[in-house]
Amino acid sequence: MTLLLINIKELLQVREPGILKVSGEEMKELPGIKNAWLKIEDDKIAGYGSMDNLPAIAADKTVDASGKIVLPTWCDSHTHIVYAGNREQEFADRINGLSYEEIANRGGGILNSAKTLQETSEEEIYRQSAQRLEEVIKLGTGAVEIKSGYGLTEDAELKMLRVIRKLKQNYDLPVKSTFLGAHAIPKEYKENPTAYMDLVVEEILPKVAAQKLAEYIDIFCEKGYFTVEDTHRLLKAAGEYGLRPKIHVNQFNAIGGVKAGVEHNALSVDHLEVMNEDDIEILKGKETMPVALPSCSLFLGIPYTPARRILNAGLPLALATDFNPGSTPSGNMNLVVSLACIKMKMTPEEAINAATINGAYAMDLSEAHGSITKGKKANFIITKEIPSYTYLPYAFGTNSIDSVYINGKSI
Ligand SMILES: N=CN[C@@H](CCC(=O)O)C(=O)O
Ligand SMILES: [Zn+2]
Repeated sequence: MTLLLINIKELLQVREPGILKVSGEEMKELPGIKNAWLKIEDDKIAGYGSMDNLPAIAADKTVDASGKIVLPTWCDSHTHIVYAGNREQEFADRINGLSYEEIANRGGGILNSAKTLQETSEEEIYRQSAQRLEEVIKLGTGAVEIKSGYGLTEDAELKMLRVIRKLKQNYDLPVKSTFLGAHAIPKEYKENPTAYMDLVVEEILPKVAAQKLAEYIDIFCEKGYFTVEDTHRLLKAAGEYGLRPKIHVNQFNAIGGVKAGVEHNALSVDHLEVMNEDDIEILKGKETMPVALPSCSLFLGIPYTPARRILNAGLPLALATDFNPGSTPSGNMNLVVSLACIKMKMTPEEAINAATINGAYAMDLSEAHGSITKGKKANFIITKEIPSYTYLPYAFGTNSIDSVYINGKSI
């Protein structure tokens, strides 16, 4: 099946093979072709160029994209899409003055979602999660990472990971799975958190690995959750099973999580709302991708990741949603890109790079995703008729998407 797009107002993020991420100054560049054509063969990008040099192509279907921009689908490298129920009551409690920490200390927060998930059947969790996944695909997401972490018992963590596996099997986009058993300390372990770490490291992790239920390991390295020592212990054990770290660090406090992640060759360190100079220094020249989650900052009213300090230091940066029931009940990458520009002072070029090629890197997918490159998967967005790509973040909250293609098929 050959699909041909013609008269594309601008084909964005066109890159040579072999570019797996962009950093610092490079992020200011967003290469593209104005008045372009794009050829798709089955599920792959087969060619592109200027309409001035359109070769004779025998296409099965031709789409006229006059006035529209075509860009790779968003790569959302940090989500908790698999959960049960919601936490609207905590939202109202926060409006009435309670903080996220106060709610968590009263047994709300992650523990609240864990209780609901433990009491919900695997089928029902799948149903609710699949609905969310379909919603974000329509919003332009073409690759996604999903974490466990609302189970917090062996049974419930494995149940969550099986739901992620079923989503992988039933949907066409790449889905990466992360084991986040160390997301919060359950009530019954409050006086003995080490015993919970023993359970995660010695009991649950070996089963996750044996059943091949996860590619990555995560931990919430934060005051009141898990320590830097817990982080080293878990990442070392998970590394022995081949699980690479993608970890929650520096959301509320800088306690050394970035350094711990880098020491274990983390694929990404995520959140980073609170960054000291050492955290930035330690990331220089490393393979670890810093990931910012601006929708979480918006929803909780916490600081935004200091993107300018990170980029001005020559580092790369990826953007993701953090879609979860507590801190970010939104999986909209378009909003993330807008917030990155409006609140983090990233340029539209930097934000689009961060949400495509760098997001793909943060899931180990940038060989086949994240840019318009010959041989890569044909996962792309066709916008509505818009004046320029800057309009995407500028018109925040507006749905500028006309259609989304995954593996060459319109969804
Ligand atoms: N910070 C840790 N985990 C999630 C929030 C989880 C929740 O509140 O349910 C996050 O990334 O924001
Ligand atoms: Zn998260």
